[in-house]
Amino acid sequence: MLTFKTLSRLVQQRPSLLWARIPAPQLIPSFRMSSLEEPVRFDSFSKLNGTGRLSRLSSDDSRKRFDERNSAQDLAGERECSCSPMDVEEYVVGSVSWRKEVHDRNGIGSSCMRPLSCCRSYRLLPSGKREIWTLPERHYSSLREETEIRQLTQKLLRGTPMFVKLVEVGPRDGLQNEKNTVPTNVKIELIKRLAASGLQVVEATSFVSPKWVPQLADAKDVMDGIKSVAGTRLPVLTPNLKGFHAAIDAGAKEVAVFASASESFSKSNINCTIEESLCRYKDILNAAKRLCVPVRGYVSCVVGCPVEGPISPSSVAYVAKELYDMGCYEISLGDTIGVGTPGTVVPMLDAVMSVVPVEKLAVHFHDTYGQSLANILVSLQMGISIIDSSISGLGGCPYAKGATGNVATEDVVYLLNGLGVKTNVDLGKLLSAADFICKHLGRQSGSKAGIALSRGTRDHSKM
Ligand SMILES: CC(C)(COP(=O)([O-])OP(=O)([O-])OC[C@H]1O[C@@H](n2cnc3c(N)ncnc32)[C@H](O)[C@@H]1OP(=O)([O-])[O-])[C@@H](O)C(=O)NCCC(=O)NCCSC(=O)C[C@@](C)(O)CC(=O)[O-]
Repeated sequence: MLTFKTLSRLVQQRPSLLWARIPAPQLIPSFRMSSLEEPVRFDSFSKLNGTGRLSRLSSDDSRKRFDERNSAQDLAGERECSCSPMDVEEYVVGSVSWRKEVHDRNGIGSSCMRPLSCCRSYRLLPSGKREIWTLPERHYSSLREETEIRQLTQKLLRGTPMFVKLVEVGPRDGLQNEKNTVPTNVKIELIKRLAASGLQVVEATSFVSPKWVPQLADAKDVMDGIKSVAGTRLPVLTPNLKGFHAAIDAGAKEVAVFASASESFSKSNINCTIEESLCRYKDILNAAKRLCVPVRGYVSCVVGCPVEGPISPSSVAYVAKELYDMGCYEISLGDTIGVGTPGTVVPMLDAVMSVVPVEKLAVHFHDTYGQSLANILVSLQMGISIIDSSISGLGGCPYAKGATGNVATEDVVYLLNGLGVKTNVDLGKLLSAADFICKHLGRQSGSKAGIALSRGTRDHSKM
């Protein structure tokens, strides 16, 4: 019986077996991200063992299966086996059955191993020999029972929550960067449609300086227009006490403060240092406590800053903890310029989770490099159950040049539906809200799922 220990020893002798499919990190000597061209890689955080953190993320079981599969595929799948086996032995390693075949290659004995539950096919190599390809025997049906999907998700993505709270930021983060003024009545209608889709939280607007963000200068009127919306929380952004009082006067029941993990971004976004912003937010929190107003805290630039480049996870953890300790009920971690990949998001979350309870954390990904859904998936695996998103992927920060919109709410709902994770959001109603705002803005939706579903491919793909 070949044990996992034996396989591990093999891997220790040849570590390349384990990470054969993971490209070796290339060290980037110095970082400059103003061009937004390079993703921040976890190997740029010298003090972090990113690989170790990633392996901690996977459950022991799945890690073990991953190791088994990789080492075995390296032994079997990538060898050229051009002859029938002389000898066959079968083993069970963990939950996987393996078959060891001993071949005679040009008079030299060699062995290869493969999982038994694999479809086997061959590819003809230029040398005339055959290469074994193994494919796991799975049935990709989208018509599985919900419980079956749920069980599969739990098995493969252990830690994934049963329910995810979506925080829709389209009317605020989505619209704040629009060049042309969006009429107040359009904003109001959008908020109403989003609320009608079942979203629990829709961030409505910002009480910031109209000189800094002219698009949201109508915050008071927007709040007036959504007074009748019931059953949905409608928080607003407030950068200082002036904004807080204006928001409360306009009827806001919940506010959000927004700090940054990058000193430069703090300066360019709210015209003060990180410490100064934390002092301002303490004042807001104190005022909010007196009025029993819940306050959400944002940390932006949690992976990278357009000026400073990579931001260390410890800086993010520091600001997140400060906001949490001063009384923010939830901390949203924003990859403002969308440079994060799972390789950088995992160590960042790991650092923040060591100082703020995971159930109090939200993730807020911009999709500049198309990494949002991958980042959301690893965040779910790490136990995050609150996700910010923006209808049709609208958005961008006026003070983060080059950054595009947030991850599209439709794409997130589609992903979560596929994983059997509940959101209580009606995708059809969400699509109608998306259609409404996209028609108004005169542009196509930034949501891939939204575009596909609106084209009616749902029936064709039987999804
Ligand atoms: C913070 C300030 C006000 C400082 O701006 P400042 O110029 O330093 O402020 P000030 O105190 O010197 O005041 C200047 C003027 O603004 C007025 N003012 C002052 N405060 C307010 C207020 N609350 N509401 C309305 N007016 C205000 C104030 O009354 C004065 O008016 P004036 O006398 O010149 O006529 C400014 O920098 C600002 O408004 N910044 C907000 C910028 C913003 O909204 N950026 C986008 C947020 S998105 C984000 O941060 C990221 C996030 C949250 O989405 C997460 C992610 O994506 O990662």
